[in-house]
This record gives sequence, C-alpha cells and structure tokens, in this order.
Amino acid sequence: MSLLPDVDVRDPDALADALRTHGACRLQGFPGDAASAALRTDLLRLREDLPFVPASVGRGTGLAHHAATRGDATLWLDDPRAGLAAADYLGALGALCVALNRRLFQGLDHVEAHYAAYPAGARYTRHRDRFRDDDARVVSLVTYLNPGWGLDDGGALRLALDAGDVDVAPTSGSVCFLSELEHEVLPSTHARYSIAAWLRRRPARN
Ligand SMILES: O=C(O)CCC(=O)C(=O)O
Ligand SMILES: [Fe+2]
Repeated sequence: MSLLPDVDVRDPDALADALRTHGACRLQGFPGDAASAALRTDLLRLREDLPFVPASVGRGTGLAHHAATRGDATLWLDDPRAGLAAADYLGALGALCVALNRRLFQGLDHVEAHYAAYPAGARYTRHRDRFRDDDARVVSLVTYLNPGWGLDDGGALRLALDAGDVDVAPTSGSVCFLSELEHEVLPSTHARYSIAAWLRRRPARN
C-alpha cells in the first residue's frame, strides 16, 4: 500500500484528516484535467515570452541564489502577465484555503503560488517550506504539469514522512503536505514543470 493516501478535493474533511494523520496526501481532482492542460499551455508559452526568475533560497537578508541547492526558475501566478489559467487556479486554491481553514488550520487566510520550471539535471535539495523565522506557510501544494512523464525520467518529489521517505512522480495531479515536512526534488532527465503553492497565515511575501 502506498504511504500516501488519496483524497478527493471535494472532500475537505478527508483532506484535513489526511494532513493531520499522515502529513501528506495526493489530491485528486485538483485542479482537474482541463485546468491542468490550460496551465501547461500557459506555462510553456510564458517560458518563451517572459523571463522566469531563477529561484532563491532563504528569505529577507538571507535570500540568496544557489543553483546547486535550488535549480528552478519561477513566475508568480499573481503576476499580471501570468494569464487566465493562473487566475482560475488561484481562485480554486483560495476556495480550498477557506474550506481547510474551517476544519483544521485556523488563521489560514492567504494563498500564493508560482509556476516552476526545472531544467534537466536541476534539483531542490532537502528543505522545509516553513522558515525558522517565519511560520506563515502552513500547507504546501504542488501541481505537476508533465503528462507522459516516465518512471526513468527522475524528478521525484521525496517527502520525509514519519513512516519513511515517499517518492512522488511529477506527472500530473497534485500533492498536498504540511509545510513543516522536509522534502526535496530529485534531478530529472529533462525539463520538469509544476506549480508550487502555499496556504498561509499572513499575506506577506519575501
Ligand atoms: O516541485 C516539487 O515537487 C516541490 C517544489 C518545492 O519543494 C518548493 O518549491 O518548495
Ligand atoms: Fe518545498
């Protein structure tokens, strides 16, 4: 049996329960096949037209760019150039945030998300999304936009659950986990596309 439970996005009680019990789950139906296809189309188009920014690690004065630690390039979904699919995604994420806030994580009141493009060979070494000096990120959600991704293509998300490490192939659909959980992105054989999103306690971004 997989260590990661499958939860339907229409059942926020089950989602809250899975996060409480396991710390992570796959999220079925989010954002849906049509939305995923539109997001991938937009991401690929935006990659051509817009400079994605090499991602940084840390925050505030500790912010730094280390390609060996983190090799993706990103574009925030609330950027006015990000397009309609991005706006719809943020709307769906906001609804999920409200639903979870009612059940488990009181004080969740803001979402943030960025497109991420990892070139072949790029990785994101083991980290937490919740910073030592800023605990605003409570729940992390990653949506994969790589239909046809194969078992040999690498690029798994490795989640350090209490029950042991679990690898998630970055093909399609979404995975949701507590932002305090350690995780990493393993290098892949070719470009890997995704959206990384967070449900937050406060609106500030660094
Ligand atoms: O793309 C993934 O699987 C995870 C990305 C991640 O850990 C992050 O952006 O913080
Ligand atoms: Fe992360």
